[in-house]
Amino acid sequence: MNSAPTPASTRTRIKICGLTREEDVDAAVAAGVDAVGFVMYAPSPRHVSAERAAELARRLPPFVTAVLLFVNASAADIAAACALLPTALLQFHGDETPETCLQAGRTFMRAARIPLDESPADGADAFDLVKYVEDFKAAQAILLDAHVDGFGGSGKTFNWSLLPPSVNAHLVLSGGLTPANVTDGILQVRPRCKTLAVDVSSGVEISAPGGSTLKGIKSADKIHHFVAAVRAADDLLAGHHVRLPTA
Ligand SMILES: O=C(O)c1ccccc1NCC(=O)[C@H](O)[C@H](O)COP(=O)(O)O
Repeated sequence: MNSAPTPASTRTRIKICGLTREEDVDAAVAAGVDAVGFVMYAPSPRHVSAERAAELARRLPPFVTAVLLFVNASAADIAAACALLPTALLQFHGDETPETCLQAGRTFMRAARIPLDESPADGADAFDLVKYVEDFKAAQAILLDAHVDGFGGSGKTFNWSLLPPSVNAHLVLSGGLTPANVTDGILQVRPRCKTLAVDVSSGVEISAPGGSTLKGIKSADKIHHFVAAVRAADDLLAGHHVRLPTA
């Protein structure tokens, strides 16, 4: 048993992404997450229209943030979605430049897609996160995701140990997180940044044959276990003895 609850100041904030159903929004809210993400990228199997995102976002209580996720969207599409969700946080997950992100005129997160390879086979320079953070200094946070085909939502992790020892930014750890690995991810990455949040999509979806998941269909049970694993990391970082939750 923990000796005391984790002080809110050290609580790792949680975003669940790729929501498409009312029951999953309700389950995320009930589990105590801080943000829910709606994928505005049409090729994604988790895509919802801006109108649908607005409809789902109306279920959110105060202080739970809606996030609109874009991949190389037009300024017109971004503006139309922002008109329907005027308080949403924007997440740019494609090849957007700092200027493009700023043109939206809204608070935004910028995804950094971290190569999976420990040493890129083609001799390309390793990803320079410190420079990326500087380039996107106007971003509220940098979301660290695995660099895969299709931009994101892959369920793949990158090598957390290869991150720089100190990053002067609010980070969001993402990419292949699950109830089984998120505690370790927080313990490894939290000491390297100003604050850390976590983001998950595949890892809380209903399992499908062949090790895949039902894209956009979340498991309330997995959401609950994910949140419990995040809290376990918070308690460990706060120096409390915890019994790690079983996955
Ligand atoms: O979720 C998608 O389908 C998606 C498609 C294209 C670009 C980004 C996408 N998701 C971005 C997210 O923020 C995901 O939560 C993140 O990539 C982590 O996904 P997962 O590895 O499945 O947890």
